[in-house]
Amino acid sequence: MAPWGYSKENGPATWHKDCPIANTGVRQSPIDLITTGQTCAKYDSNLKPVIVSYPAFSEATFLNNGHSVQFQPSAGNLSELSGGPLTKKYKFEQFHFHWGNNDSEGSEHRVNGKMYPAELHLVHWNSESPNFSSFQEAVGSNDPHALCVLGFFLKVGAENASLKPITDLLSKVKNAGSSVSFPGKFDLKAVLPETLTDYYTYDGSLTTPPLAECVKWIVFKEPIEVSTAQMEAFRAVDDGHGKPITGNYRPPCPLHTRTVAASFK
Ligand SMILES: NS(=O)(=O)c1cccc(F)c1F
Ligand SMILES: [Zn+2]
Repeated sequence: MAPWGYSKENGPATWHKDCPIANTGVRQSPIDLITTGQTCAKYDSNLKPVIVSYPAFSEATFLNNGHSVQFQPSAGNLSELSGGPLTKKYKFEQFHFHWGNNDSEGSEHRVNGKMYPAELHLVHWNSESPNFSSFQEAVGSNDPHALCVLGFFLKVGAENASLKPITDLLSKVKNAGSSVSFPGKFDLKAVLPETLTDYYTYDGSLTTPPLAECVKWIVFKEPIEVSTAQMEAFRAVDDGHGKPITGNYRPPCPLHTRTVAASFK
């Protein structure tokens, strides 16, 4: 089977062939975050602000893996996540993006059916579990909260100076399979909104194969602004088949019996 991707031949509708959980899973991601009506997100006053400790990364690889671009710090990185709905401390693993070929599509999660032009995913794994001691083991662990992914919507507006070091590097990883070592330090904290108080949270999965159902999702209400030029830079990245990646987002999955909690009214 050709490796998975987002084209007609190898896209989300075909993933069930290698990953049956795509169709049989009951906690698949992404989902449409509905804010009113029957199955809407329910305010939970116990939900605390998310706490991130992201010292600037000094050593990292920036990679085009053919289905996204990914920023991966070296193993020594000490970045951590806690708070919010979490009861444990999580270690930062990588961040990557999902985007579309125009501003009306691209995010994986939706809000009342609305898509944003892109979505940033910060991937972490539970570093306090007795059952695994690495990201790869966490993904394969069947632990319902082995991973925690922070999702931030991107919307088009002013240029994002904090993300400029990343968007300026996209042309250097235009070809699928290419990677560069990230020059200098990168301050991820500066990319995020000041306060990490308003978010949706639910139990879900990886949104790409193997689609493991091991993710505590935290999707923030407040989008991050990027410029049109920065969005265009994502759309020029190639997928390894001589075409730009122009829609590496999975459509929303059924909620089944899940509920979505909101940390805000
Ligand atoms: N799109 S995603 O955040 O669900 C994701 C993708 C690949 C590996 C992961 F660990 C992961 F979390
Ligand atoms: Zn993702």
